[in-house]
Amino acid sequence: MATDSWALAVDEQEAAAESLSNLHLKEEKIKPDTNGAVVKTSANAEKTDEEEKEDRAAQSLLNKLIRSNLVDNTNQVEVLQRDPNSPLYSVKSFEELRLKPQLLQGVYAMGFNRPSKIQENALPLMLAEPPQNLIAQSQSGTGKTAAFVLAMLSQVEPANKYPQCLCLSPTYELALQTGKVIEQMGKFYPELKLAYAVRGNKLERGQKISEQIVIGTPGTVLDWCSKLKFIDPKKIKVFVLDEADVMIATQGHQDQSIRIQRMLPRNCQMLLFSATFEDSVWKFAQKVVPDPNVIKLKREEETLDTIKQYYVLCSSRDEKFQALCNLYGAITIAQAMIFCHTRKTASWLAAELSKEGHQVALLSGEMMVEQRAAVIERFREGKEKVLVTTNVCARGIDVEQVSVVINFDLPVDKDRNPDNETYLHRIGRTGRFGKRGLAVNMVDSKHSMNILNRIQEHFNKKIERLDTDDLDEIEKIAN
Ligand SMILES: Nc1ncnc2c1ncn2[C@@H]1O[C@H](COP(=O)(O)OP(=O)(O)OP(=O)(O)O)[C@@H](O)[C@H]1O
Repeated sequence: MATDSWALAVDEQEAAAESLSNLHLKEEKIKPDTNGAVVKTSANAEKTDEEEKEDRAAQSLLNKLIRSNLVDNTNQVEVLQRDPNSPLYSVKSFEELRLKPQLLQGVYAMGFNRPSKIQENALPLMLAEPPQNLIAQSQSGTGKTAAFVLAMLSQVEPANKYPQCLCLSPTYELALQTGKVIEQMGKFYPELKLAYAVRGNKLERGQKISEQIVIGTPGTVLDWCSKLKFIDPKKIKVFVLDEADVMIATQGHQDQSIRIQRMLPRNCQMLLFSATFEDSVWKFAQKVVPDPNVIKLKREEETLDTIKQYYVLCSSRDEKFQALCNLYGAITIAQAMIFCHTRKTASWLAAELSKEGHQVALLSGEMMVEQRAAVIERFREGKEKVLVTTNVCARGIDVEQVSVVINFDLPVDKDRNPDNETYLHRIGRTGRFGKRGLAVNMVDSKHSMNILNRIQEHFNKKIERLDTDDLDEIEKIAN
């Protein structure tokens, strides 16, 4: 149908625009650095930066902003030691690590009682004498940042007023988050200072910096180490490359990181962290970290086993909305997430639901990352009961207490094929909680029926039809 294809084209354009809107991160901001000086920074000023990197950096930042706890993971940690004959240590307590008292105090002040899964193995390796190199991969939230911050703080000599630890981050915002962890964990070291090597943080030429830890983006760090000579790279004892997977999405960052690494002394400890481990990350990691020990923690898999899945046949957007109202009228829904394909549909739906008296939060692509984090935070706290969002915006966000997920539009990729991975991520649960969930898919065209069928086939799981005009039937699904 002509109107259908026109509508599709509009939808696609909107979805593309949404994805592009993540470029908001590039906007110029004024922020103070830790010394109180004003730093003018355009987080990713290079207009040539790939969108992919923007997405990943924004997602990573969002995850950090909204996370309050360790992400649980029951998988086994895989450890590949550089020297397979040396004993493999793992620790169950922070005391076993024989940390300096003020560092142990810092760890406890953060509320950490025991090492996380990845920390159990990574910390003894990183704190060994002589310190060992490490490549570590585990999903976001499993304690990597805390681990390498602890490694840096245990090596730093606060009395020496020159940079001894260098940490590379893909963006200024991410660098700032790591900086906060360093400040918290290192708060019992009164002499310890941090410098941010980010674009816009202008120092006078010929100056040497006295801060013991420098954290920054690769381009500026490279300038500070070479052209501007603010840092003597030969005095660096610990080099950390964080978020390697986000980092490598930018060609420039890879080369710059490698050039920085080449300036460091041979006995400098090299550490690399990544949430994912594609081939490209692994190749890069091996270039930056010689003779590494490798630690991997597989992501906990999501499953559809504990989810009841339904679909509702509708003939228009208004009918989908009506079906949604019927659902709400018949069952008690504590908190729900509703996914739409475009921003426009999401705002329309949020407005309609508000008119019906629902407390609705809207997560939209035009929001800055910090605003998005605030919306998610409010929803988590239960201040709003419904979160309406688009796929692009909510990718990678976990809100564990949500038991009902509505696909107002089914997830499709840019070629309008089923996006199975997104479907699984939206409604899947990690099996171990055994939490039950309910997923309702709205189907309003032959095309979306076809998508639904293909999703069923892919997961080999039946999605039952639900008649939302039949209240008895709806009540049954809630039990
Ligand atoms: N041993 C621990 N005990 C309790 N909480 C911890 C521990 N280690 C880290 N955390 C907390 O868990 C959360 C996630 O930790 P962290 O930021 O170090 O993870 P990450 O793997 O670096 O995540 P990302 O990849 O997003 O940077 C943080 O809130 C952190 O304070």
